[in-house]
Amino acid sequence: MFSLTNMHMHMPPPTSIFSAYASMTATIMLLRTMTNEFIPQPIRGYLFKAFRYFIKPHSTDLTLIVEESNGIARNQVYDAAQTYLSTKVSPDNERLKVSKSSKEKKLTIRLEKGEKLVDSFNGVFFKWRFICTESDKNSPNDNNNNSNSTRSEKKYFELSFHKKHKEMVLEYYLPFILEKAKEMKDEERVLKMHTLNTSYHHNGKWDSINLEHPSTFETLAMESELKKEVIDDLDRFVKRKEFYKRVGRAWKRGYLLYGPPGTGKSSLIAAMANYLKFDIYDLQLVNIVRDSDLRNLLLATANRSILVIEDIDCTVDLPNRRHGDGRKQSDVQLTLSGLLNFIDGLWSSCGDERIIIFTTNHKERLDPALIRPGRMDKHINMSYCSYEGFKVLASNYLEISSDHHYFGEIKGLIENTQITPAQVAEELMKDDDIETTLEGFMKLLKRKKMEGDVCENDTEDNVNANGNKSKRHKLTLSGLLNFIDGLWSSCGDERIIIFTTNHKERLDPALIRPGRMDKHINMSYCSYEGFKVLASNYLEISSDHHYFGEIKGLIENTQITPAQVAEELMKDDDIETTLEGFMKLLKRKKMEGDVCENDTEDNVNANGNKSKRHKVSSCKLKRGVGIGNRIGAATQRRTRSFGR
Ligand SMILES: Nc1ncnc2c1ncn2[C@@H]1O[C@H](COP(=O)(O)OP(=O)(O)OP(=O)(O)O)[C@@H](O)[C@H]1O
Repeated sequence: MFSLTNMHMHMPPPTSIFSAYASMTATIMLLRTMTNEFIPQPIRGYLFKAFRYFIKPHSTDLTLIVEESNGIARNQVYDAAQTYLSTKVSPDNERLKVSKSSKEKKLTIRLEKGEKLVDSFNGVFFKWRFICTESDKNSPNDNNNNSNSTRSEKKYFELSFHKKHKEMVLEYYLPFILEKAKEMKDEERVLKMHTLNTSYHHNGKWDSINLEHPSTFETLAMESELKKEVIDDLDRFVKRKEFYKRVGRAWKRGYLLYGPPGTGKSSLIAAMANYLKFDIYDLQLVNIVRDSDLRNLLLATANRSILVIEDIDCTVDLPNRRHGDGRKQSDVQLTLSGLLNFIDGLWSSCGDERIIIFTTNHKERLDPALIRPGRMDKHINMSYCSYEGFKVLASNYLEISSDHHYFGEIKGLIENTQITPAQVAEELMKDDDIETTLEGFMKLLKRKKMEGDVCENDTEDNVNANGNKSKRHKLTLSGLLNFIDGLWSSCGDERIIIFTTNHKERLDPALIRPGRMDKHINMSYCSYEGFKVLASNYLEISSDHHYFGEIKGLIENTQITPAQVAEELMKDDDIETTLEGFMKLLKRKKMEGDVCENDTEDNVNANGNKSKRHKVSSCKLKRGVGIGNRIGAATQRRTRSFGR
């Protein structure tokens, strides 16, 4: 048995313990003095560190520090981790930050400082911790040692895991987070449409607005093969960063979309932007005067964007390099070669992932230099609606996902008719009832077939007074159309646009095609019914009047406008007198055969040439220079100078 008595028997006496302790302390003191004397300070520090390393218990974990910035630039891993981890918050988290800016679609959730979470990847668990430390930083200008200090925040993530996973984290986990965060950002990304603000004197700037065009590849009526080809081409393009670098080419791709109006060129551009999540820059060349302005604008475009030049054949009068057009080169400040040089050179070498799209209704009119491969790499023919295209539209507009008993007949009809998707879409919107709509559509197809309506958009160039083709205008029809179809309608909802004209027959068909002017309303002369409404408004005659029978007979044979009727009904306070005066006017008009005070016959001018100008009518005077006149003027200019 072990006992206290035994212990006492074996214990050394206290005097020996004290003497042993004293000699050990003296030895340590001696060693320390010797070390300090003979070993220099840096070597001593190193030896201590090594000693500590050997005696410290070894951790199996590795911690990576992911700081917010690496000096000047932001750390992409940090940003990606922040985005990625916002989807990994767990019920264990106690404090989170939530925010939303006007541009964001959803709420953003972030970790608050000190919060931790666990993520798993390939069956391995990773611990994340968000750290934010604040420190006082003295201002560099503070020479007087004042307490002029700014508070600075240092934010970083700590990522801890078992050391054996180091390679996997660096090679797979972090790249996965970068990729995932990019996808998430793309999804949330609000696309922008940039357009020229020309209010700056001769020096346009980009203005941007949210692009909310609903067109996607699913909603596009296009041959599925062509659709797939375009999608594959885009996919290949965005994945080929290394390829473009290797072959020494700028990472850009050019597309030429050509085809008649209403075949979906603008819709395809919007679908491409939505698919790639690229912003659109809508470059209206008519608004640019000099090459230098063009250069500045192109340099101000961002990466991952689509530069669009619509109606390249008619938006600008670039001197033709092949034939020359009689003008001195010095007269023209914006040149085709300038455009081409910027696109090929400066612009594409200053950025990545650029797409440029030209659209035209007349590919054959383009300078081959403009559309040669390398510039316009892919030419896409947007053509008339096929049966396949019709089925996409029937599914979009009528929600017919399978077959319909009319489809067989429609197939036969549509394959022999040149009808644009815009016309088909318009027809499919006409009624809520599917049967009625399809019957109406078949009637239209039959009518078109009978009429041999090849194309509603006659596109001959017109020749101006000097016999020269002229295309350069400040306000162009194509500019107007592009604006209406593009920017204006894709950046807002529930918009109605109304054009008015006295001469529908003079309008360019491109302007009033379905999809643009969906409903054409003929405001005609005053009928008897119209007269009764005016009589009620102006004379307060709600029921019949004994003169009404005679007026009915007269008005139905006279071309009198509601404005003229109203004018007449205001002439006297006495109803009888007024109506008698009105009947006299009707009789006079009938006798004179006064068809209309806005005579629309072509007049012959002093030179014996036909002129489309008319005497200024009262109605035009009243209207002044409002939007109707501007549209009329734009249209007239366009029909004179170029067509689509
Ligand atoms: N291929 C298509 N698929 C789906 N919808 C289409 C297609 N083509 C035209 N549309 C419909 O017609 C409207 C006009 O089409 P879009 O503006 O894309 O034609 P466009 O070829 O660009 O015409 P333009 O040459 O006159 O500018 C669109 O808003 C869309 O609703």
